Amino acid sequence: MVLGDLGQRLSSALRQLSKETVINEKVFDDTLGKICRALLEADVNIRLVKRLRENVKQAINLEEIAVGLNKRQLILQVVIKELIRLIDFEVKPWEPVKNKCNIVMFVGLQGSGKTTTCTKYAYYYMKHGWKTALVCADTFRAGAFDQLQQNASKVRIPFYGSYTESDPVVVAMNGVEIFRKDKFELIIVDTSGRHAQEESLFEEMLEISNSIKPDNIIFVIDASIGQACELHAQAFKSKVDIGSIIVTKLDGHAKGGGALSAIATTKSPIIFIGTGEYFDDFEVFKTKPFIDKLLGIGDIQGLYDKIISLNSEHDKSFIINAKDGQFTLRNMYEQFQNFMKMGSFGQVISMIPGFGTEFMSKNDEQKSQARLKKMMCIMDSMNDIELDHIDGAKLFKSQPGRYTRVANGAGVSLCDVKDLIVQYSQFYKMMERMKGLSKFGNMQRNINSINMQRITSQMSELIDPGVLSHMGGTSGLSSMIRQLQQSSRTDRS
Ligand SMILES: Nc1nc2c(ncn2[C@@H]2O[C@H](COP(=O)(O)OP(=O)(O)OP(=O)(O)O)[C@@H](O)[C@H]2O)c(=O)[nH]1
Repeated sequence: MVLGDLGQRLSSALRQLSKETVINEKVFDDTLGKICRALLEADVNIRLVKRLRENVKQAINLEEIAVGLNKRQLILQVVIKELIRLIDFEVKPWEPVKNKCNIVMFVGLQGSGKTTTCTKYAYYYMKHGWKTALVCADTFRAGAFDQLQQNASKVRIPFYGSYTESDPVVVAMNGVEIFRKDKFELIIVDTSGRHAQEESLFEEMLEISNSIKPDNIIFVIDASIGQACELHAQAFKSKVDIGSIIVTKLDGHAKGGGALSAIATTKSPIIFIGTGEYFDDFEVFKTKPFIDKLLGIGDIQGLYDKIISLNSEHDKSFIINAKDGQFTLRNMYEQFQNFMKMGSFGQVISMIPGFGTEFMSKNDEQKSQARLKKMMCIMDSMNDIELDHIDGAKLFKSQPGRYTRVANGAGVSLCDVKDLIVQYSQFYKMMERMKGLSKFGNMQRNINSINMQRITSQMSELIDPGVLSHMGGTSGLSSMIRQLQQSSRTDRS
């Protein structure tokens, strides 16, 4: 992930602090020095780094800290607060108003990911029940029309653009007019990519803005852009009224500090982040969880939300079974499908406390994905009797010929099928232990608790063994399970 290297260095500086026996001025300065160097080397503007350093120094006076207060904890809190201040300006982001016509204009540098992001944004709102439409006012780049049109048709969102009209102002106005008449609630206007030096294109951007009078202008920033981005951001900000920011390509491996500096220049809130090329690779941005994730502190609430959002009706019926201690191979298959929907393993793992964004390398990620797919492929070769048996492992053990048949069908070795059945047995035992849990306390809470334990312990089984051992094995994950349960309880109380 972009900023992954920075995250690792920041968290290693803070980890080092927790190993020191005495926290004195020298240790404090060393830690702060490491943090500042990491930020500078990630391309964060020197002015911002200097300000962060001064603020941290000012907020912490080691000699005045009362006895009994945890100095390490205090330093960590202040550093987190200052990192948050780099990108959070306590400005409430603009939000569209339901049952009204909201016009949103996208601007940004060439290739920053505007067209893709317009579609992701439209798709996000469409999925949340909004009547959305897309307008292509990029008449500059050959292919922009086709790209947005194709994107729009993939996600089934109405689209307006023109092959013949070369004036983007006219296209934007026509598109907005048509969709306004049709009572669309969110009209999204994509514009050409432009650079600070292109004065005429900047004038054109202003003209579009003046003619369609958008309710919000979103500036799209490519996270992998270097220091120069700050200048461009300033140019955009001085020309049009940027209301919010979307940072794209946060799934890449660039330094990312340039984008942080550009965000600081605009002083506009980040509303979403792009984490891949697919339309679903789009997340609502929340500063604190983002910084926590960067520092390897995790994002338990984010993980919890992700898990809960996957609770389809199907899944709920599984929970009811699980509550009674039933867990079939088909249940396991469906849970693997759910796990795949959660996004990349790396992204999920970075939400776990103690595991930074760079924890899982691309290689490890591929190995874990391959392992999961292989297990699903084995289960694809099972018949309904095997998949739906209330104790699939018992069935296989009593009829060993089934192992060979499934192995042949899936094109894997006998050992692979046996391994899968062993894993299934482990989940099965876990479910049995949960039998009767609903007798205690709040039913809903217990269901969530089961759900949490199920998915988190499955993670320990699904991740490549090499990666799992980095994580301190299954026991390393157990503290995460506890935190997830705590989070679930706090959330419900
Ligand atoms: N990995 C990754 N790629 C992205 C993301 N967002 C966009 N892209 C890719 O970035 C490239 C450029 O995206 P576009 O949407 O065409 O960019 P644009 O800003 O509209 O381009 P111009 O119109 O030339 O300014 C495409 O290959 C996209 O698939 C993201 O979040 N992650």
